[in-house]
Amino acid sequence: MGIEFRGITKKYPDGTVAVDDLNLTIEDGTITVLVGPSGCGKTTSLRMINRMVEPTSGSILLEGEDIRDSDAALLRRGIGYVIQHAGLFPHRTVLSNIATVPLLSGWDKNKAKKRAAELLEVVGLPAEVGKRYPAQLSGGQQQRVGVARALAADSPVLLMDEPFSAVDPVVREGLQDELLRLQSQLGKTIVFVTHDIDEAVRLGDRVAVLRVGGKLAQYGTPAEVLRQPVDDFVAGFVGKDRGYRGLSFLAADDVLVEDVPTVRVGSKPEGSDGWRLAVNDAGEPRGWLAPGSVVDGELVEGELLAGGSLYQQGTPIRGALDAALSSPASLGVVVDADGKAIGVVTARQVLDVIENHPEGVAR
Ligand SMILES: Nc1ncnc2c1ncn2[C@@H]1O[C@H](COP(=O)(O)OP(=O)(O)OP(=O)(O)O)[C@@H](O)[C@H]1O
Repeated sequence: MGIEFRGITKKYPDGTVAVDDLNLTIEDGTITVLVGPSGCGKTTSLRMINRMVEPTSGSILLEGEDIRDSDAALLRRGIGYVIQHAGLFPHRTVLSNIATVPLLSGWDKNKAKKRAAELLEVVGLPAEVGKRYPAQLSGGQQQRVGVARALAADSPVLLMDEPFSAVDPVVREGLQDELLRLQSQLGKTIVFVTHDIDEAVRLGDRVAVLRVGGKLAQYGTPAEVLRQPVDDFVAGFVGKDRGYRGLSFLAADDVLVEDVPTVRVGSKPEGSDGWRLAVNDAGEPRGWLAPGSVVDGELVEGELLAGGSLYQQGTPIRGALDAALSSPASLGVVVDADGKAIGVVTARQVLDVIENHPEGVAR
């Protein structure tokens, strides 16, 4: 049943129509991303789910029940909510921040603190962080605390409004991975707002693209939105490299992995007129030895050409193509889950698989 928007319109008192006749069904146990340019009504739509904003017309059903039939304060407390900059209380410790909702709901202090400590672990933070104040944490850690606090509501529904936008791209990617890992364990119904299409396609089971004026432009899986944008607005929004992004949804299982000559770092390699992949004792790739290069004595890493990106078997084909394109040898190194080199792929072989794929990738 999930969350259902039925003919939802929100007109603010100054006449701004933030959301215009939105019809949308958000399925239970999925991550649904609302994405679109600034001012298209994403936050307003999200906040109508926990009644921080009341619609002008239409209704929202939560598990089949009209949310207007429930007490607004209770509803809000029962739905996890994460915002940009985490919105933590600065004068309360991390544990006390996480315990906010359980305490409001009448849990005794010890039980609430114990739950908070468990949640700290769930979001991957060490126990000692619990005693600190928000200002003593990095931006990424604060966001994790924000997620823990939202999980403390122990609700099946989690609303997330640009939760990772204020952190740098590397930390953001880590937080996204963490959210996907958590979701695979928790199976919450997550509504996630972002203006970043990459974040949307990475996290979303479904993506709702909104246009300014609060109109739903397209609703579908990330692959559908990338491969078949319904109009110029969506095509423009998902970007000119949408074909390349579409490769994130295709498995590389059919790409031919070929053997490659290897040399071991620390050994004394013979001359060769072909490319050779240098590996360490664990079999992990360390770089390349160019054709014809002569090694005087034992091979040391400093003599190697830096390798390209590595492609881990079983991950999407985008990584296989990137490995081939970024390799000085034009050979993408394929590794197993332990990081051990198992062979190489060429861009040509990857493209053959893409071209022969029945659905096409970017069409
Ligand atoms: N309280 C308010 N009163 C009047 N207009 C508002 C109010 N809140 C939002 N708006 C307007 O409603 C429209 C949608 O705003 P909303 O914040 O929902 O969009 P958004 O897609 O989340 O934007 P952003 O990505 O910039 O946060 C905007 O034009 C905004 O200026």
